[in-house]
Order: sequence, then structure tokens, then C-alpha cells
Amino acid sequence: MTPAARVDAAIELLDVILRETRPADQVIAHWLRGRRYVGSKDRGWIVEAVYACLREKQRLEWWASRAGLPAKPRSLVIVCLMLIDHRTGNEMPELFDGSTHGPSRLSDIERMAVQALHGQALESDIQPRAVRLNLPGMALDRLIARFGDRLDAVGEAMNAPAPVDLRANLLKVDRETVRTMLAKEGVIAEPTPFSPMGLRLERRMPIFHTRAFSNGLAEVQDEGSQLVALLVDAKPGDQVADFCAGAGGKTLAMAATMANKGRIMALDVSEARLERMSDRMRRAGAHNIERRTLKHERDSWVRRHKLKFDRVLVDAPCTGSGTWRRSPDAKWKLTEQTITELVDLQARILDSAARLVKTGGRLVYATCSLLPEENEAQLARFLDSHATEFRQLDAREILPADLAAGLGLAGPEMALDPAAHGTDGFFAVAFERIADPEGTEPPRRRRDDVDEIDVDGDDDMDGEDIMDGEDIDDGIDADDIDGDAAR
Ligand SMILES: C[S@@+](CC[C@H](N)C(=O)[O-])C[C@H]1O[C@@H](n2cnc3c(N)ncnc32)[C@H](O)[C@@H]1O
Repeated sequence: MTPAARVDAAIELLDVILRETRPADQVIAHWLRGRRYVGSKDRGWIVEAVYACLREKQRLEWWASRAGLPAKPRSLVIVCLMLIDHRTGNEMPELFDGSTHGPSRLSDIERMAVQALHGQALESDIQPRAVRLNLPGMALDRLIARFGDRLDAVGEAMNAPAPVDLRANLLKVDRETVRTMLAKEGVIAEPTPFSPMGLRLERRMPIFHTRAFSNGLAEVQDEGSQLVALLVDAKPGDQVADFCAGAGGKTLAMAATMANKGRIMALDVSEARLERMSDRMRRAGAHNIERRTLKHERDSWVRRHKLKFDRVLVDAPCTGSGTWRRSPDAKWKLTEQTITELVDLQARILDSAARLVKTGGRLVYATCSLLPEENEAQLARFLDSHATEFRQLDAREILPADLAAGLGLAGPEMALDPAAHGTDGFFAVAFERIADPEGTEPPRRRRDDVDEIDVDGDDDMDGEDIMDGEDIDDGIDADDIDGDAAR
């Protein structure tokens, strides 16, 4: 491709992403699949340019508007080329050359804008705070409430590219062995600071071709997500419900802490997401997972299995604001309505999933969000409405002492952020059921009886099949290390 053709492709792809509701990584994968003729170097340039525009969209728009350019993808790319790629005014006409595969020539206004932009820095003291921090205005007050004086540091960390973390699959191997195997294939990784099963790549690179990955010895998973699984602390023999299991990031981590003993019911309303778990389960050698598609959070299956689980994880659908460093497009698509709807859905899911927890069992509510209404406010609401049934546990007492001390948790919740912990932003809180809804204790079961408990529904009369783990294309693009796979 000529440099101009690359620029034209970046403008086109950016336009598609900004008009779509799907996440950018999915749109990009789809767009590239339809253009196999685009070589790998060209792909690399185009994707990098598009991500730079998405990551810096607000600051680029601010400069575009100041320079008199319309709010269009083409303007974003022009400003990106000037302020991020540091092109000179003389180079720009060559990139906008009006050729068959290139973008149309620069207009008079664009030429003047290019001159005005020359030598400017992307970040400026005169930008409003939300622009300078590159955060959506509607999130600013919420994040100030959460982080106070730390917000500048958190904002900076949220703008930096995320590292690639792996979880060593302890069902098959220990962390050091995976690390050595990866090193032999040229992939250098260091132990993550907190998770005892985590490895962090020295630099971003595809790992899906490595023996460690294809033999199921490692999975891509952000360290924060690994820590959420540790807070659940599912033990061998436990009955576990993973209520929003998705493609199984945390399900697989829990299968490992359970040493494949006991059972995990992986539940989700999305059959497609649960299907994506099958290949990962097989690769990981995880044999204690059953998957079930729920019609909705109050599916009759939940009622039939109330008070039956030792551990219930609710990894709730959320704004994903804690993962904005991976999915910068998501922050510009956030609306008040989305937040309102998600908060309502989270409450409904949490209330329903709580019914599954047996007395003495643990409920963990988690999000990858940094917004207080999805986290602290949900916790307060749940405790308030379930005061006679649940008590909050202290994460610092659940996690191993050195880990809890290292995380420096300020309270009983496990609140992680990219600045303090280098992880994605996560919030996780653990509760213990102290009484069943009627206030009467269900019969206690002996530990070694738990495998006998009917968690897969012999009484299942609603005709929904539990998926059987057959091999289905996982739909995750080989280079998609920031999609479901990172959770
Ligand atoms: C944050 S994602 C889960 C990520 C997953 N636990 C992991 O670690 O890879 C949230 C999930 O909640 C599911 N979900 C949305 N609405 C739901 C509902 N009403 N009941 C159960 N799951 C729901 C979504 O399909 C999505 O897979």
C-alpha cells in the first residue's frame, strides 16, 4: 500500500468503528478479514493509527475544533498525523494526494489547520480537565468522587497501553515452568507483582502460536481478573456458580484453584459467549465445568437451585471503565442511559444470584468498572436490602496475608486500579450468607457429600440443554488479546 492508501484505510476504518456499537477490536477483526490483500505491515500501521485516534479522540477533537476542522474521522486522522505521528506540514499533501486509493486532497481549511497544528503538543494546560485527562466528561465527577487527588495519576495510567498478562494453568504446570517454556520461544515474561499464578509479558506480542498457549499451560488474563478469582477462593470439592461466566476467564481460573474437583456451573444469558469457553476448557484440561444458558437472571433454574452453592461469583456486566486502557473506544460510547440500565441490571443479577448461596457460603460481586454507582453503591444497596441474610467479608482476611498487604487495600473491598496496582480497574466484594431467606438453616452437608448435590438439575423440566463441550470455533481472533480473553 502507498502511505496515502494507508491513511485512507485508517480514515475508513475509524469511521466504521465510530458508527458501530460493537467494540473496536471486533470491528477491526471483521474489517481486516474482508481485506486479506492488506499485508501485515500495512495492517500494523493502520491498526496502530486507528487505536491512536481512539485513545486520544477527545484531545484530537479539541485540537481539530480549535483549528477549525469539522468533527469527522478525517479530521481526527489529520490531527493524529500532526500531533502524534509528528508529520510536517510538507508531508501532509503527499498523504492526502487525491490518488485512486488515497484520501482526497487537503482543502484550504485543512491546509490552514495543518499549519496551525504544527509544533503543538497534544496535551495542553488550557484544555478542560476532562480533555487533558482524556476521560469522558460524564465520568469525571464520578471518578473524582472515587479517586480524589489521585485522579491525575489514575487518568495517566488509564491512557497508557495495558500490559499483556498470562495466568499459568496450575492444573497442568507451575508458573516458573511456563515462564521457562515461553522464554525458549522468545517470549519474555516476569511474574506479576501480586497474583501467584500471573506472568506479565515484557512487551506486547502474540503468544497464541506458542506451545505454552496451545497446550493449555497459559491463558491470557489480566492480573486483576486473576485476583478476583482468588477472592472467590473456590476449594477442591466446592459447588460453585459463576453467574456471568461469559467466555470463562474467571471460570477457568477457579477450576484451577479447585484442582478440577467439585463442580462449577458456568451460567450466562449469552449462549455465544458460553460456547467460546469450550475450546478454552478443553485446552486447559478443566473437567469440572458445566455450562448453562439462562433465559434471564431470574430463570427458573436459579429458583430450583437456591441455597446449593458454596461459592457464587457475580462478575457483573458493567461499563468496563476499568478496562478503558484496553478498549479506548468504549469510553466515548458511554451514556447516562447505559449506566442507569447497567446499574439496574447489576442489582437484579446480584439479588437473583444471591439465592444460590448456601448458608455459610460466599457470594462475590465483581465489576471491571471504576464508577461508584456500579461498585460501592451496589454494595451498600445489597447490604441494606439483605441485612438479615448476608454480612460483608473483609478481602484482607480472605486473601493470603502477604498478598493483601502488598495490595494495600484501604477497606474490606478489593478495589484495584491501573495506577496503584498496574492491573485493569476492578472492584470485588465478598459476602457470606448468615441465614437463608426464611431465617432457618438448611440441613448441613458433610464436605465429602458435596459431589452428590444435584446442581445440574435432574429436576430440570424446562427443556434447556446444558451445553456439552463440543468443539466450536471460539470466534476470538488470534491477535485479540484484549477482548474476552483478557478478563
Ligand atoms: C463482565 S462479563 C463476564 C466476563 C467473564 N466472567 C470472564 O471472566 O471472562 C459479564 C457477562 O454477564 C453476562 N450477562 C449479561 N446479562 C446477564 C444476566 N441477566 N444474567 C446472567 N448473565 C448476564 C454477559 O453475557 C457477559 O458475559
